[in-house]
Amino acid sequence: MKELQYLRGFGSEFSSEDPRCPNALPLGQNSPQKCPYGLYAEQLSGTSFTAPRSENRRTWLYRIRPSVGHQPFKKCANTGMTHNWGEQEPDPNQMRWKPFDLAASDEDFVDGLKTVCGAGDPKIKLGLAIHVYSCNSPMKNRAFYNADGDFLIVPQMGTLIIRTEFGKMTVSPNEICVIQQGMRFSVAVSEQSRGYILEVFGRHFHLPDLGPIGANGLANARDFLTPTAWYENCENIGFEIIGKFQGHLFSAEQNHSPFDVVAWHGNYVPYKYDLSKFMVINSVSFDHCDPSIFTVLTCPSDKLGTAIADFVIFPPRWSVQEHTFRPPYYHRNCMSEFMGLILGEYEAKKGSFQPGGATLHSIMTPHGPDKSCFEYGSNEPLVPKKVAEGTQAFMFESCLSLAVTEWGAKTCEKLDPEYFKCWQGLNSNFTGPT
Ligand SMILES: O=C(O)Cc1cc(O)ccc1O
Ligand SMILES: [Fe+2]
Repeated sequence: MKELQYLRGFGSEFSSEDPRCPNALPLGQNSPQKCPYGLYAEQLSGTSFTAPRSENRRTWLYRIRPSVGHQPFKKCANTGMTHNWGEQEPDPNQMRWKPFDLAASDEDFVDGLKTVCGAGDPKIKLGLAIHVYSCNSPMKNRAFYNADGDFLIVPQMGTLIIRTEFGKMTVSPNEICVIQQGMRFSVAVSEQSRGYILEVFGRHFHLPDLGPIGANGLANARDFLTPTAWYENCENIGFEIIGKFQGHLFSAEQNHSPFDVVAWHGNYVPYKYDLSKFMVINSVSFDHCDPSIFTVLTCPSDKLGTAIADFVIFPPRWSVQEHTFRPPYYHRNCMSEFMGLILGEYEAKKGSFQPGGATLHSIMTPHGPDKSCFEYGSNEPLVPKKVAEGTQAFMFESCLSLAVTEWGAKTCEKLDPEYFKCWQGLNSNFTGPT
């Protein structure tokens, strides 16, 4: 495939034209009486019209046919995606999943979506869902959109080749992408592919504030890449639009490709980010910093400093702290911590937590280094050391209390009943009076 072109920036006002149609973007206004090349103008609003300017997101699409030219939506079978959080009894235990299965038969990205856990309700625009996907074949004349919220997609295996209304992007393991509410997309794969999805129902993802860090650092805005306009003009082909609406899937037929946007401008766009570009900040004196220093993107709640969901990574970095237990500390948190592993191993649980698997440490459920990590971290020579080389673990952290679905607890058959054992044998080392 020809090298794809991208636009750089985060939350910027972009504009893009397919080079086959120069000057397709109307100048000086959004809705001319007649658009260049006979295109239709269509606005995609990602925030309310009246959202403050700093939050306001919308894009104008100039397309061959308006999106509304489709047959009625009909409910179709859910793939294993659900927002029914009452399927299982609540369970506060630490949970660890072995790597989720790869697609066995011909499955595309939509067929292979399964919900592991979540909370809240897209009907009231509050909450999140964590899904996994596995697929081995491309979506054929099928496009998907999510009316409920935004997808942050974390591939763990296999490159996703994604067509969107805005253009094309490829997303490989150690890259992530965000496809926001309403944006139509289609995923092609040419190999076994697996990954994780964080769906948020409320607001969009932001870059975290940097406070005293200053104007630069963590994920820099210029490293986010947005596709450039690309269209196909396919008529009479039979195209299926699958919409996720209030947690259910609906299907509508239309006789043309939805990827017919010739030009667009705006600040409501899909984007991707290469996790190796993350500029890591950490302690250079002593103690283990809270993992919020590794926040790539945050979806804020209305409570200051408290996220509906943070996307946090544990990237390769130098560890230099003196007189310090360097691995993660033992912890009970008022937030939920769902972790996944893209590459290699995670320092607090070497060996037992595998790429393509996951852990969930629920609100106030104790967790932390396993016994061997504790022994190692308590005795290792505290020389400057590269840690987490060739690895990439991540965390979806949320202020919501997450419920595990029936698929996550039972059907997937990956929940590991032995997990608690990794903390047994953390015996008393107490040297004080008995
Ligand atoms: O391993 C975890 O559970 C995540 C985590 C990492 C860290 O560096 C500090 C606290 C924490 O909960
Ligand atoms: Fe924690």
